[in-house]
Amino acid sequence: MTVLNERVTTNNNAFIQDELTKSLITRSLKYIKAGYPIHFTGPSGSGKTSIAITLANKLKRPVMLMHGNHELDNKDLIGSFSGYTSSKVVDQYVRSVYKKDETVTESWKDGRLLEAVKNGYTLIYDEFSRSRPATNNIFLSILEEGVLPLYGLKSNRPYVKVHPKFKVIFTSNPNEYAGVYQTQDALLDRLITLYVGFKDKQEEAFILSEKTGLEKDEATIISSLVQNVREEFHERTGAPSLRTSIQIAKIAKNNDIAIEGANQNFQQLCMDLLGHSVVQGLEMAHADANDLICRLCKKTT
Ligand SMILES: Nc1ncnc2c1ncn2[C@@H]1O[C@H](COP(=O)(O)OP(=O)(O)OP(=O)(O)O)[C@@H](O)[C@H]1O
Repeated sequence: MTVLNERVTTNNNAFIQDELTKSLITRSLKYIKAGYPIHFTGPSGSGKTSIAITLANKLKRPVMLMHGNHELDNKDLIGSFSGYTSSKVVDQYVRSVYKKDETVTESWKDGRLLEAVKNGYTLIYDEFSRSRPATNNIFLSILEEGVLPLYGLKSNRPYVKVHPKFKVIFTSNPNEYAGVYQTQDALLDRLITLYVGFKDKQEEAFILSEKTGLEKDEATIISSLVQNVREEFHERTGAPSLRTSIQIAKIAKNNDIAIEGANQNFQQLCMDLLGHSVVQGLEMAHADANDLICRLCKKTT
């Protein structure tokens, strides 16, 4: 049986570490300290970002969070000119002599990546495969040559050297998820990729009860139900995540909904929260999805 025995706090959100998560974080810490970037991949809501934040905090350096999206470009990463600043000095110390000195300079704003690279921050690049592969190419020079090329910066220096304390943690959903670009092999080859899957029933129940204050047996009803729904998905994507389990637990708790498979209010809550992913993922009509959820609720006691 899995022993769950450590709990830390991240931004007021309890992050509960079961044995598997603890071991994953310990191993990742070794790899990242040895100089290798870490990449957590797995289904949506499996806890990749939470693990990345916990790992980053362990490095005890300022942490910068950046989210991948298809519009991200070099201007966001490296920086860009954001306008002009001008200064004017008018000297009329002697009445008959008038001197005017005016300087106009372009102002430059560092991008997030440049800031992290220069100052040795820990960068979490969340869902990086939602950015275009061409944008992510810049990481090849950072990870291989230890330099960040300064495209577009009107400076004599064509690059900045990567600070020795700079570390990067990537997270991504697998390729079959919508809105995700296939990552170039050259980049994947430079990362240590670790899989983060869904928790088992007991681990998930433990997280639910720690996070929401539900009794253990109530939390187990929710985690078993969500687990049963997940099993219906087999290899398909879009199965309900820990995030959904937490939503069900919080709403039931806040509204005093009895967590019992036979309770109609609980069944309705589960239909509302799980219905959409069942309709989408299993390509079912709404009524059939609701029937399935209701049946699984009754089965879960
Ligand atoms: N070990 C844990 N203990 C407590 N809460 C957790 C844990 N892991 C994940 N969570 C919670 O589950 C939810 C989903 O986690 P998270 O955002 O880290 O997943 P993700 O895999 O990064 O999701 P996505 O792919 O959608 O970005 C969050 O509300 C998070 O606080």
